Amino acid sequence: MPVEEFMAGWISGALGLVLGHPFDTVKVRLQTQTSYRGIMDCMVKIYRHESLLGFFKGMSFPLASVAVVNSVLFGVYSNTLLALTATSRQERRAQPPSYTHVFIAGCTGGVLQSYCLAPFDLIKVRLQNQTESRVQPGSPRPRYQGPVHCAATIFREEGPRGLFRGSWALMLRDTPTLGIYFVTYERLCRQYTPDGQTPSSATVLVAGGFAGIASWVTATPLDVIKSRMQMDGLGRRAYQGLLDCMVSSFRQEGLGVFFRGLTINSARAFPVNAVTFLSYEYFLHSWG
Ligand SMILES: C[N+](C)(C)CCCC[C@H](N)C(=O)O
Repeated sequence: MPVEEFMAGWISGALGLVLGHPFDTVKVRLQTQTSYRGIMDCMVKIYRHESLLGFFKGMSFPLASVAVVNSVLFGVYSNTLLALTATSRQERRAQPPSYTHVFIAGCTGGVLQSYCLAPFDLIKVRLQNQTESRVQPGSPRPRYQGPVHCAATIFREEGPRGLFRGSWALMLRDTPTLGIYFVTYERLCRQYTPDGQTPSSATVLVAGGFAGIASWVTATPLDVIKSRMQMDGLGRRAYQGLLDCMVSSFRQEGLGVFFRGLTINSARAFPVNAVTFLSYEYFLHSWG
């Protein structure tokens, strides 16, 4: 089984993650808290109250986990394509796989990565939603002191299954949308690259960026539900399950609720995925 894809997925995922984390924090806050009026208001409040550090809450853990998660995604994707089309990565430029195969391989990568991602994503969301200031002395201590403490607390208070809270929503969010992700990337690359040639860096950047946007736009409705389910373990339970969360969010806040965080998700998606794909292709290319 070719392993370069796993390695390249790992490094490229980490680079994309750091770049996108501040956007991600604003997004999670907008989706789960009602005290912000919009993107700018949220950014200003985070900065004033929690300093620049506020934007990077909950990042160390995803940084460690993106290694696993992104390498599972890209590694499984590429190896599924290999199984479906019997062409190695090097042969794929001359004999491009069909979009159906690309979609199936993307979905397969999506299912497996969402299982690895679930506990890490939960911890990230819980930490990002702590609004206590770390820099002001005398301010109340947050519930979770850090990722490890957060994991241990969830385990103690909500049981081992608590660590997988929201994982159904996460899987439903990621499976089709990662199919869309790779199909968009492949389509755009092929459209702007002469047959049989390798896409230029500019093409990879643009195709990666739009792949990220296409994937996030379609993922946002379930992203909102996922974040809410993940926060639901704290205190009194508000939702009976995924469907109940959808219905009651819709009843209380209208259709717009499913698009919360759409702008910020798209703004984050372009640079993150442009860098992810560029570095992924770069590493694979330089390793031969
Ligand atoms: C499927 N979904 C849209 C959720 C993610 C797709 C892009 C994944 C990338 N690591 C990123 O963080 O943007």
